[in-house]
Formats: sequence, structure tokens, C-alpha cells
Amino acid sequence: MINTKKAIKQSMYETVMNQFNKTADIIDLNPNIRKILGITNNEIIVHFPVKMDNGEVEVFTGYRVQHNNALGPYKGGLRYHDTVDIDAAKALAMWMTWKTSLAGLPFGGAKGGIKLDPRDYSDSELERITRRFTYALGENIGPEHDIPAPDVNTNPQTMAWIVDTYMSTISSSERSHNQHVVTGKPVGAGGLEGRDRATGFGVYLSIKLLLETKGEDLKNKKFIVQGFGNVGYWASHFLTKDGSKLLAVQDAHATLYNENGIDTEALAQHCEPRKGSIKGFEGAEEIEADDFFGLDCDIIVPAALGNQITAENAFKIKASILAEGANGPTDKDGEQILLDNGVTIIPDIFCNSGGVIGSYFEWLQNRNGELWQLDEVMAKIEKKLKENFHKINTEVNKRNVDWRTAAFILAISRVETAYIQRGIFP
Ligand SMILES: NC(=O)C1=CN([C@@H]2O[C@H](COP(=O)(O)OP(=O)(O)OC[C@H]3O[C@@H](n4cnc5c(N)ncnc54)[C@H](OP(=O)(O)O)[C@@H]3O)[C@@H](O)[C@H]2O)C=CC1
Ligand SMILES: O=C(O)CCC(=O)C(=O)O
Repeated sequence: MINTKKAIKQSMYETVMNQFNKTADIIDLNPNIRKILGITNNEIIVHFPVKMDNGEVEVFTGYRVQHNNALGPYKGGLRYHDTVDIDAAKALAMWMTWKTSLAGLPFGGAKGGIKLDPRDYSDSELERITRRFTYALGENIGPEHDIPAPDVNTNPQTMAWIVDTYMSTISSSERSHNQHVVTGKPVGAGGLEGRDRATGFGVYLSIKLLLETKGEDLKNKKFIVQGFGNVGYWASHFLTKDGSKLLAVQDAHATLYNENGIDTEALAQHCEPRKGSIKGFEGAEEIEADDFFGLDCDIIVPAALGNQITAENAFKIKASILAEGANGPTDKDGEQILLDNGVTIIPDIFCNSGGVIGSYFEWLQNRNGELWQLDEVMAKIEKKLKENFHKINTEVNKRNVDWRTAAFILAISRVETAYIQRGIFP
């Protein structure tokens, strides 16, 4: 049992290493492969100057960590946030390796970003920052080498600036077939119909499939969402469409509650002109941030940052399902409390994998010079997610383990098999 009074905050890197080491022990991972997977392949840190609107020059620090590419090119998002540093990028890159492996994709894992708060900059400053970051990364990214995508505070516009800048660095004959250097682009610039909603759709589907195994459905289920950006909004959209009630939402600026249910679409409309914040929405009352996780509900969807559920608040949780839309929202001690209390955790590497699965289809679409319709794309994403869900469910039942342990066993075993089949390690 965890002593909640002595809660020590773990870093995301500690969290992911803990998950890796626990699984490596369970599957008796080949010791040589354990050495390789326990460390990142490349950690790129760039400092680059950008001229601000007022004429002053500011120097930014950007990161790209490439954890592993045994299964294919490095893949993972770029985050613009104050909390971005080398440890966060390492942790998030490692999770990407497990996520793409579990999803059955031909990709490895990477993650990166810039340490900044985008609210401090104008759109034209953000464009210049993104373009200079792309130049600074140079050949460290590429359509068959390392393929970024959106994450916290980046979006299709950010990806469009990256692809445009990348194109200007390669020869004109190569430009026509290098659009897949990033995914999550705007649809008009090589993006995929449905990539915008892919992650939130996956979060919704994973909850629906889990409930089905218990003979239940989403009708009248009460849920709360932390983070109302791309993932939080789309997950809420699909959950409410299937009859669930959005009871509370939290972002970095406010915590909103309405016992009769918050109107998801009205809240999204409220956020639009304010660049995302839910604060000031009239369809709900504002409550204390610390009361959020303890609200009486069936499902919690963390869809913001890492390490939000810890020994300090896990014991308050009344929900029976925690669906990890965010990467690494639950630390080791928080997780133990939830498992002891019978909460089912749908782990991030499966729960939010709809996004990277959508990205894979965008990459294929660009690579093959095709254009797919929304319904085709959503059907492809749904099929892949369902197959993966059933694989994890089988592992859960076979080994009598929790969902994260089952997911990690499948993910790490696939990478191990790839190394062994190549004949490198006996
Ligand atoms: N986009 C994608 O396709 C994928 C995203 N993810 C993960 O999902 C999570 C959310 O990403 P995404 O939706 O893209 O990001 P967005 O930038 O679109 O949204 C982030 C949301 O989190 C909120 N937030 C930030 N800090 C806090 C905080 N301290 N407390 C509460 N809320 C906070 C933001 O609020 P505010 O606006 O007030 O800052 C905003 O509502 C991340 O963990 C990301 O790694 C995982 C897989 C794919
Ligand atoms: O779409 C992608 O390539 C990756 C998205 C991402 O960063 C994630 O799944 O955490």
C-alpha cells in the first residue's frame, strides 16, 4: 500500500523506465536487448535564434529524442510547452516506441518540442520559431527517417510550416514525394481526413470496447475530462454522441462542473476565439481545481499533461475507468492506488494510439499518392484499434494482469522479436 502522506513526485522518465523495467522482468527480456531499449538512440538539442515582432532576438531550445527504430522510422509528436525538457522528451519518445509497436505499425518512437508557452508569442512569431526549429533539426527529420506530428500546443498549421520549410531544404525533384516528412498536416496540404479526430475517437472506442467486455454500454455514463484540446474535445464529442454525460472539464485555467451535463459543442465554440481556454463558459459553474479528480463519475479521461494522477490524489478517485488520453498521466504510486481500488486503467499506449494510427494512414496516403475519404479512414482506424484491443484483452485474461502490463508485454515483445529475427542476438 502507498503512504499517501509521503507522496514524492516522480518524473515522466522515472515513470516510463519503471514500466519498462517491470515488463522486462516479467518477460525475461534478452539482457542485450534490454540494454538497447533502456536507453535512447539519439538525443538532439538545438539552440536557435529568432527575431521577435519587436526586433529583439530570442534564443530558443528545441529537442528531438529518437528512442528506437528497430521496427521502422522514428515517429512521434512535437510539443510546445514550458515543461518541455530533455527528460520529458526522452520519456515521451520511449512511450512512442511502445505505442507504435503495440499498434502493429512499421514505426519506431521519437518525441520532441520547444520549451516555450505559445501564448507569449504572436502567430507570425510562432511561424518563424517553427521554421527556424525545422532548419535547426536539418537532416535529423525526414519522411523515411523521423516523422514528427502534432502534440500539445502544436496543430495542423504547425505541421504545414514544417513541411513547407523542409521542402525548401531539399532539391526540387524530391519535393513532390516528401510530403510525408510530417503527419497531422491540414487536409489541403497533404493531411488526412480524420487525423484531427483520430486520437479522441480512439479514446472513446477503447472505453466503449472495455465496457462491452463487462456487458455495459456508454448510455448515461458520467465522465470528466482533463484538457479540452484536440484529444479532450474529440473524446468528449464521441462519448456524448453515444449517450454519456460530460460532468466536468479542467484545463490549465479553470475547472468547470455541471451536474446536468456540459454541452460539449457549446464549450468547444466558447474555446475557439480564446485559443482554447474553457474559462468563462456560462454553461457550467467554476469549482476548485483540487476537487476535480474526486468527482462522482464513472469514467475519467486525462487528456492534458503527464503525472497528473499521483499518490496525492489517486485515493480520491471514484470512477471505475481511467482512460489515458494523455501520455503518462498516471505515475507509479498513483497507479498502485488505483489498481488496489479496482479501477481499470486503459493505458496511454493503447488508449491514445488512434492518433498515430491515423498518422500512419496519412504517411501511406502521401507515400502512395492517394486521397482517402473520411469514412474509409475512420473504418481503417476502427478496425486496427479493435484488433489491438482484442490482443490486449486476450493477454490480460491469459496472464491475469492489468491492462498496462498486458500492453507493455505485447509492445516490448514485438521489438525483442524484431532484434532476434535479425539475428543480432541469440
Ligand atoms: N494530439 C494528438 O494526436 C495526441 C495527443 N496525445 C496526448 O494527449 C494530451 C493532450 O494533447 P492535445 O489534445 O493534442 O493537446 P492540446 O494542446 O490540443 O490541448 C491540451 C489541453 O491540456 C490542457 N492543459 C495544459 N496544462 C494543463 C494543466 N496543468 N491542467 C489541466 N489542463 C491542462 C490545455 O489547457 P490550456 O488551453 O488552458 O493550456 C488544453 O486544454 C497530451 O498528453 C498528448 O501527448 C496523445 C496521442 C496523440
Ligand atoms: O501521430 C503521431 O505520429 C504521434 C502522435 C503523438 O505524439 C502521440 O501519439 O503521443
